[in-house]
Amino acid sequence: MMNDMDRTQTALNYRNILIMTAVEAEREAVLRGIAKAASGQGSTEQAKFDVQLCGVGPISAAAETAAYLAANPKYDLVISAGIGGGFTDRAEIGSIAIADSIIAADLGAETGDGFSSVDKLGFGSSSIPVASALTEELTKSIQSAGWAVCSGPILTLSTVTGTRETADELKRRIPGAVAEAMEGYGAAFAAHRLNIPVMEIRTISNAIGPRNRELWRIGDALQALEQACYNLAEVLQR
Ligand SMILES: O=C(O)c1cccc(C(=O)CC[C@H]2O[C@@H](n3cnc4c(=O)[nH]cnc43)[C@H](O)[C@@H]2O)c1
Repeated sequence: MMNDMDRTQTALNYRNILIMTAVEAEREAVLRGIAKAASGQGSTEQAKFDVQLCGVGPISAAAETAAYLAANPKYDLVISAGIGGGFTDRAEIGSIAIADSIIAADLGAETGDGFSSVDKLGFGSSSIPVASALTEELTKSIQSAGWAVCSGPILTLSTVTGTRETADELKRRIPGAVAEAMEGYGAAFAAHRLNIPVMEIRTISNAIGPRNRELWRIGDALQALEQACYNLAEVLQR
């Protein structure tokens, strides 16, 4: 008979994991976290991670992820990881956000009555589900390590939000949204299309809203990304 612990472990049994980051600094932070976890492991049955670049934006992310998966059909999990913007009072700068769903927040039509998503228009789904057991375990593991972490919808947009009005409108349209970035839905769509489970991890470099480059904390976000990937590798090596 399987107990709850066995069931969770089975749900976490990913062995070939593809992580897509937009830029090299993110890729290096992810690799540092994985290497740190590997150095503390004695296990012989380790998960294998490939960390690849997908460029900036959902189109590049989808094309690069699809091309990579077509050439390497061995992956059982795809993760979009990198820095992102956090919604005020939900995901603070330097904290970690894990998607409980991945949302194409600007995929739809502007109408006289406001934004209509592709779901409303009847052209598909703007939401991709995530590997929920791993998402929960990772969130718990990061929390136990003493880092600020939250879970909720993470939005993908082609245009970085730059006003308070747009930030408020996104919060209103997608209840519980915690963060935004530009690649998650693209990478996830390519994997989901092949029935490969997906996740998104964003570490917060800036607050979503009025543009102010001086308030950006990319170094803090990259450190948080390293920590999140350390915990990810630990959870998957258990
Ligand atoms: O010049 C600006 O004002 C500006 C503001 C936010 C982001 C950018 C970028 O070029 C970063 C794109 C890159 O980083 C991720 N990212 C980071 N923060 C955000 C955000 O608040 N909204 C969306 N994406 C963000 C994104 O995934 C890209 O990879 C420039």
